[in-house]
Amino acid sequence: MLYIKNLSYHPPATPTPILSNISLELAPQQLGLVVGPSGSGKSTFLEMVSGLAERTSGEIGWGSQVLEAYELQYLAGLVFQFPERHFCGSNLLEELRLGHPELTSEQVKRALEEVGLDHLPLSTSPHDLSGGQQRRLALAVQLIRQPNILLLDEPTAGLDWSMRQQLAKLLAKLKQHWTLLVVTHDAGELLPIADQCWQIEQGQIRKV
Ligand SMILES: Nc1ncnc2c1ncn2[C@@H]1O[C@H](COP(=O)(O)OP(=O)(O)OP(=O)(O)O)[C@@H](O)[C@H]1O
Repeated sequence: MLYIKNLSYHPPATPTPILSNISLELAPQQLGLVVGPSGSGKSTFLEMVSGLAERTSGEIGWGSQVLEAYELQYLAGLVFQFPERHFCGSNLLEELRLGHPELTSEQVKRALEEVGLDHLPLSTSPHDLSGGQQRRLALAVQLIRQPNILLLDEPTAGLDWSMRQQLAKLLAKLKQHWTLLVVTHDAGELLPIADQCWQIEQGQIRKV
């Protein structure tokens, strides 16, 4: 169970907090959806939960354990908005093994299977994939690290209708094994697969 209690983020440079007293709980194998307009604090929120940035106050925990930012980096796998812009491997095998040269071909194959890309040769360049396939690859890059929770920033942004549908279907499948926390400005296809939904506005969250 992921729990977040009174999480706030107030960098010294800003007159008001970016995130204020955010609290939520998300059970394993659930998909939590946080919906909010541009600038409401969604990406900042995921940066806190993924341990990429230090919170000002509050608790983030898994089970009964409160976790510090460096521990959250092991707990969570963050898929950035437009993750395809960050690909740097020259082929699928390289992309999936970046930073993890110990991963076996079997593990690589399993990760690709999970996201429905196992039919592609490992020598395929990530840049030759379709938009939807690139999003799937970005998910596999995180899943291969076996995180406890998968964090997704605007997973359907920039995809056409059919690719958004396919991605939502994939996330619904992944939810059978993983816990997912998704932030988006456009709930669209994601709403029907969400177990819990929150609205975020000006750094404050409320359950809907
Ligand atoms: N370290 C920081 N210092 C100052 N301002 C910050 C900092 N981090 C975030 N902000 C500001 O906080 C606000 C929320 O940003 P954030 O990127 O989290 O919003 P968002 O909901 O993800 O928006 P978008 O959907 O457009 O990406 C923005 O106005 C941003 O400039």
